[in-house]
Amino acid sequence: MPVTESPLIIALDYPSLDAALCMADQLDPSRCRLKVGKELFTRSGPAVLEALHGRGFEVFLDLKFHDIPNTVASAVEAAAEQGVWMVNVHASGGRAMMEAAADRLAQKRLETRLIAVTVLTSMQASDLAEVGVLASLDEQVAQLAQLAKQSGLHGVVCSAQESARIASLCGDGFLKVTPGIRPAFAVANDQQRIMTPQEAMQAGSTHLVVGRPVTQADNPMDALAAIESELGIDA
Ligand SMILES: O=c1ccn([C@@H]2O[C@H](COP(=O)(O)O)[C@@H](O)[C@H]2O)c(=O)[nH]1
Repeated sequence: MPVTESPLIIALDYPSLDAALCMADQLDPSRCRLKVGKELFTRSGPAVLEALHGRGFEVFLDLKFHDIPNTVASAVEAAAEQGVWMVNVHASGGRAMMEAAADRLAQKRLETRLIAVTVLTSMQASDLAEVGVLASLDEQVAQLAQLAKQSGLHGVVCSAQESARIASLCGDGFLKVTPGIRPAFAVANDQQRIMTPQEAMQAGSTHLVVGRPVTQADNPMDALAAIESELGIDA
């Protein structure tokens, strides 16, 4: 049985373990999952995973691995052995890299969900062109999502603006984990491809990643409750 049915994943983008736990202690594992990213993990290491698991949370370890196949497979295995619920790689690392990671989890009978980042939600079409990608942004996301599915992954990180297309190409059961979620009360910050929580769910997102609209709100618990209310979730 999952710890929570909520689609919400709160991004704990904090510079210290203490600051992250201060937020986690206001949250409830029956209401959301938590995401640990590069800043927090680089500062606090596996101790943060232990601390969050000890509090009953399911954790998405968002380190976006991108390296040669053996290195990525070993990193994904290491994450899964620490009990994380979800881990990710960059789909642009290619088929061999994604297959190696998926195969390693299967060989070791590790049940961690493995997903791939398509195109970062902070990017727009002009950013893609600048790094030499000639396809349109929508086509690039679709191409990488299909490659991730063919490589045996459970889903992708994409913008909610692409969730409906990915659902039609890869199926409803293929996970669409979408950052760039901005309730009406929040500012966009560095995100380019954004949607409100309700729009994102209607578009077919399976999970919504929310960071600053909650963690930097004057009252984070009120902000979380407002998002739950928008989604019709009883707190
Ligand atoms: O394409 C991506 C992939 C990952 N992220 C991460 O999600 C959160 C979003 O935080 P906000 O404060 O709600 O913008 C953050 O940890 C990113 O590293 C993403 O935004 N886009």
